[in-house]
Amino acid sequence: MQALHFGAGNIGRGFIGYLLNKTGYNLCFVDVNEEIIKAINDTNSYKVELLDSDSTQETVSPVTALNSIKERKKVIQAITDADLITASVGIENLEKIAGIIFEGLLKRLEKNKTKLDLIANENAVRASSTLKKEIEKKASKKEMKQICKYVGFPNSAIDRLALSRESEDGLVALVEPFYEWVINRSEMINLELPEIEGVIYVDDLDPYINRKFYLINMAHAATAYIGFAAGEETIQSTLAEPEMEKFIRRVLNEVKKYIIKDFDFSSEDIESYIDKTIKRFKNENISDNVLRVGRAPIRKLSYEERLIKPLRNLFELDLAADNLSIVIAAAFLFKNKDDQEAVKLNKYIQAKGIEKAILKFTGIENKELIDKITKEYYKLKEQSIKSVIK
Ligand SMILES: NC(=O)c1ccc[n+]([C@@H]2O[C@H](COP(=O)([O-])OP(=O)(O)OC[C@H]3O[C@@H](n4cnc5c(N)ncnc54)[C@H](O)[C@@H]3O)[C@@H](O)[C@H]2O)c1
Ligand SMILES: O=P(O)(O)OC[C@@H](O)[C@@H](O)[C@H](O)[C@H](O)CO
Repeated sequence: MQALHFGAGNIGRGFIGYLLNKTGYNLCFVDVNEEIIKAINDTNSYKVELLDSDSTQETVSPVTALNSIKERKKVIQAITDADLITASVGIENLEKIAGIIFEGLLKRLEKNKTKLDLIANENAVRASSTLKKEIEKKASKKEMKQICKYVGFPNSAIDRLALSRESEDGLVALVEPFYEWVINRSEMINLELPEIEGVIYVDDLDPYINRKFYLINMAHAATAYIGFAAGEETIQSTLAEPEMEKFIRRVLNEVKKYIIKDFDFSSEDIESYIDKTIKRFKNENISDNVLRVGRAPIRKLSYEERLIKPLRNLFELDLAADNLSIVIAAAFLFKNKDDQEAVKLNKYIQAKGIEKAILKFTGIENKELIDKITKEYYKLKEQSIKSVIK
């Protein structure tokens, strides 16, 4: 069995590639980072280290890697031969891989009319559907009809803290012991392959992806932005401060209300999910920088994303979101000169002011909500974070 995975980054190597290899796939990565590609091809393997007290290491082998720019023809050939295609390149990069995948699928349909699933594993709701839409933009109606006959785009939810570390053995993928990869079986087109080891197959993905994205990723971003405002370097050092942990729990307790209402979870289930989440974030074997977790603030502040959708939903339900509003204000104060989105956001605020920035980047038009975030933004600028969150 051949699997082709786009994105040999932290999640690609530490989570998706790791489980595909365990399931027995011959795995080929596609990336644009020549350093990672070379490191994989030099040994046809890579290392994964568990973020537990023993730092258990495993070698994933055999694996190969292709460069989608320099080895376009080989990637297209690999698409024609693959039994399964997965991706984790970042939601913003799906449009960039859609062209080569489209070309590969057309070639495949000329001679290989076997069914194929294509799963985009990103932090987003319905990422595989997004990839499908990107492919659709490039295809004629006839081509897309043909693609849909043979290619499925099942959506998924992925959860595992994954980082990397340089070592004398090359780039080691660092992963926490916990993981959850949920795939919507009802959207799959090829049910003949063996189940992927460790994957939970469901017929309704909505509860899983909403709980993961709007609780875990929301709280993670909240910790990063509040931690950054407090001058903390990592998620772990932020949550080591009892006031910070209490605040993040208050934010989670606001957001959980609509998750329980919309997705029929019991409040006990969600409470233990929250406890487990905070415990995972505080894992003392991890040092996760607030700059990584807060990365791409423009994406994270957009209309359907982890911070803004919960705020809109709570507002519609007439439920309090005072703590979440502080988090959103803090996101507008996030700075990192190496993060293009943080730089762009800051430049915009300087040129046009915070109110226009809220309108532009969050898509929120409600004056009451804009005023609330604006008020918290000025408070954060004038007072210490600890006095704002107390
Ligand atoms: N790291 C985590 O803890 C974690 C956990 C769950 C979900 N995710 C999600 O998984 C996805 C990947 O995250 P990550 O942390 O692995 O990021 P990463 O930056 O470590 O990896 C992304 C990889 O994709 C590659 N890439 C980018 N554009 C590409 C293109 N056009 N063609 C081929 N390859 C391309 C990059 O070179 C990089 O190697 C994101 O959507 C992220 O939100 C991450
Ligand atoms: O990858 P992002 O930028 O969407 O979000 C940053 C982190 O919250 C994220 O990578 C988590 O580590 C991950 O989603 C945990 O499963």
